[in-house]
Amino acid sequence: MNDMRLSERDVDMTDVKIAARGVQVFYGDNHAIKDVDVNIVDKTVTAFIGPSGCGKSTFLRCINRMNDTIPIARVEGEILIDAEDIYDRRVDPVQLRAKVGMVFQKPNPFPKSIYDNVAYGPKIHGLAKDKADLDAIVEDSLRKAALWDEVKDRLDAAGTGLSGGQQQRLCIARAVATSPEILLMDEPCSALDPIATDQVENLIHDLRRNFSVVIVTHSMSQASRVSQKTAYFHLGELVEYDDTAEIFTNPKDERTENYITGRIG
Ligand SMILES: Nc1ncnc2c1ncn2[C@@H]1O[C@H](COP(=O)(O)OP(=O)(O)OP(=O)(O)O)[C@@H](O)[C@H]1O
Repeated sequence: MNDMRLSERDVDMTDVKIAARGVQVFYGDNHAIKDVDVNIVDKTVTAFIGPSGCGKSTFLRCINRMNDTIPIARVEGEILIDAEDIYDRRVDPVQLRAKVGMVFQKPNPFPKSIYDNVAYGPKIHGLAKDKADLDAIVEDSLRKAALWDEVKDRLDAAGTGLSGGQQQRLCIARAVATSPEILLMDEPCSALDPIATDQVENLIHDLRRNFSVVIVTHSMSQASRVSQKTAYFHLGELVEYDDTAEIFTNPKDERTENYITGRIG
């Protein structure tokens, strides 16, 4: 049992959105995530940091069962969202991914119009009563992604014709259009310039009002700017999880300290 194991007594479970219990991930013989326990708090931005290959993305993908799409990946343990096990056989991963949206490192709009990129999820999940309702969802999602003013006059234009930063905000609009409760972001700014990065960071700050956000980042300055909680991963273990300010000013584990001071990475 690792020393990060949390007892439910340690945390007010009413604030916990995602609870991981003894999570292990294997890719064939590679034991990529080792016995991770964590309680991720609702309406909070949580950053996952750690050296390359330590398992940040793998653990992030456990939260919406994206690892199911990798044939050699095997997940053990429990992930509870609102106290329900998302790996239960009765859970439909497609429905789960509407509730747990994901934004990837590289903006990946569909080869469709701006409007259709955002309308796609609500359409397949039957979330709009009629066209007016769908229009309202598209507008609201583009506003939440701080993109509406830039695209409202060209909703029929191709999503792939937008700039990189706009494409990433379009992907965020697409992710929020199904009214998810959790947004997973895997290095969402790594392909963006500083201005677009700043826009997406401001957006993450706003999104927190409505969603729990979990972000993987290689940038410690980004983690300290956008997150309230930080988890430090090392060789597949969750070494330390605490308030972001605490992790960056007063880390408890030598491995965390070595990483944040640049001695490993
Ligand atoms: N699709 C996959 N198939 C096989 N092994 C994988 C796959 N994805 C990740 N791994 C392995 O799992 C381990 C953790 O990788 P992961 O990508 O989760 O780390 P990471 O911390 O997100 O890395 P980075 O910061 O470089 O993106 C590594 O040993 C990696 O090689």
